[in-house]
This record gives sequence, structure tokens and C-alpha cells, in this order.
Amino acid sequence: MSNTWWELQIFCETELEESVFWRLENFGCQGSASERKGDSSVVKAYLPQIKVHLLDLAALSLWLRQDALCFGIVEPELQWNLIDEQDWASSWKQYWHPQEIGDRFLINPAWLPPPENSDRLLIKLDPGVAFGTGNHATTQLCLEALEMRFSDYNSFFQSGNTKEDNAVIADIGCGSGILCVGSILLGAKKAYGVDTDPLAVKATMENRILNGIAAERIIAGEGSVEALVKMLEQPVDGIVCNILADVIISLVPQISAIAKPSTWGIFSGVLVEQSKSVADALEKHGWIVATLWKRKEWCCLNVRRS
Ligand SMILES: C[S@@+](CC[C@H](N)C(=O)[O-])C[C@H]1O[C@@H](n2cnc3c(N)ncnc32)[C@H](O)[C@@H]1O
Repeated sequence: MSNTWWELQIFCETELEESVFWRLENFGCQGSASERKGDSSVVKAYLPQIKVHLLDLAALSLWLRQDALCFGIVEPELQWNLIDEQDWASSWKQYWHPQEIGDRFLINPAWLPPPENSDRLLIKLDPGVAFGTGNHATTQLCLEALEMRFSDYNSFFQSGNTKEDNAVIADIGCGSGILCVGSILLGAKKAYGVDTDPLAVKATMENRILNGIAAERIIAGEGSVEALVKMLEQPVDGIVCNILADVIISLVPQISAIAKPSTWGIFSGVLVEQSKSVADALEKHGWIVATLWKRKEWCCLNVRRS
């Protein structure tokens, strides 16, 4: 018997889109995507029918309307209907298009031919049900921060064997594996990804293969920092973590234990109003917050150990 899924459609102004994505992610949705028409957006998201009751959907509708009121934006409209798994697996994909991110990346859905004549680093992706298409501001901030980190290495080590060739990265909450793949394309030697969701681990391994990356260069495992500690031979050079602020704060002590004096970190998934509490937690554990990058209501903290 096929599984049944809720397909949620939110008709909103583009200004509200990021907050809608955030609500949907917290609500447990998977495979969300948006389509823009002028100033309006249709955000689509999916979740298994057994996970929520109609009453929950009514509550979600209320939260979305309250968010719009806070921002002084026209209230969005939420519609829902049931579809079967086969339809779900393909329906959101038609709204996802190749996307340039930062100065160097081009994200290309696995089922589309890559654009011709692009000199960008191509990340081919099929996220399955995992988070991380590159559509979300929090992922974009991470990819741009990774570009910055690796260009620092390049300009510092102009010739010969560069330090970047040896950089080992940890990606906590790897989702589709987009940041692991991005790190390798930028020149990392190895990326370790962990995620509490086994489907994200599967997606990361599949996307490694899709991008022709050798098995020993992206190692993915189920779990969180405690799993990472078991996988690592020594502290890492860089840490990227795009999870919500509360989770980051709870993980900071363990994360600090896999760092060495030269380690840098990229912490994303943080709402601007939560940035101070995340920065406080990091500083308490020996990190220096170097820069804070913002995109809409989200921000990303670029930190270093010394
Ligand atoms: C916002 S997604 C980020 C995915 C991808 N890294 C990106 O930047 O697009 C967060 C991911 O963290 C995972 N996650 C949530 N809590 C976690 C935890 N405590 N430890 C590890 N992963 C966690 C979720 O399953 C999800 O895949």
C-alpha cells in the first residue's frame, strides 16, 4: 500500500517566504520548494499524513498568519491536500531550478543537464527527502562562508602545496550533503558529515557518488557530534553547522572538543534575534566571533579559535 502525504501550498508575498520556510521546517515538512511570480510566491512542502492531524494544520495556518502580521505583510493563504508517495517524490522537483550561489557555486538538480559554458563549481544534487537544495538562505550563507574560508587559504599559500589541500572539514547536520560536496569542490581533503536523520546520511552518500567524489573523501554517519568524535582521527580544520540556534547552543561544548587552536567554524540556521545567545555560548567555549553575515531574518556566525 502506498504511503499518503500532505501537500501544503502557501500563497504569500515573497518577503514572507523565508519565515514560511522556517515555520515549515519546524513543523517537520520535507522537500519544500518555492515558485515566484512577481511579488508573490507559492511555497510547497510535504509531510507524511500520519505525522500531523488536521488540527495541526489549522495551527500552522494561524502561525503563518501571525508571522505576516508581525512583519506587516498581507496574510498568506495555506491550502492542503493529500497525495500518494509516488506523486510526492516528483511533484516538488518541477519547481527547483539550477541556481548560482556566491561567486563560485552552481547548484544543479540531478535530473537536469548542467548549464553550458559555466565556469562555476557544479554541485549536482538530489536531496531526496533531506534538507539542503541550496534554496534556503541558511545554506547559501554557509556556502558563501566556505568560499571565503578557502579563498583565504588560496591567497595565503600562493604556490606549491597549499594548506587547503589538507583541510579536513566536519559538517554537523549534513542534510543532503551539499556543504560536504561544496567543501571538497573548494579543495578540502576530506569532509565528515553527520546527521540525526538516517535519510540525510543516505542522501549525502548518494550525492557524493553523483558528484564523482571518492568514497574516502566524504564520510557520512548517523548521529551528532558524539558520532563525529568516533569517526575522527584528530581535530578538524573547519566546522560547518547549519542547524537551529537552540541545537547549536546545546552542541557547542562537544563541538569545541573537536577543534584545535587554528580551527575555524561556520554556524548558520540562526535567526538574527538569536545571534547574541549563540555568540555568547561560542565565546564561553573559547571561540572568537569574527563576522556575522545576515540574509533576511537569518544570520551566520564566522568564528575562529584564536
Ligand atoms: C537546516 S538542515 C541543514 C542541511 C545542510 N547542511 C544545509 O546546510 O542545507 C539541518 C540538518 O540538521 C539535522 N539535525 C538536527 N539536529 C541535529 C543534531 N543534534 N545533530 C546532527 N544533526 C542534526 C537535521 O536532520 C537536518 O538534516
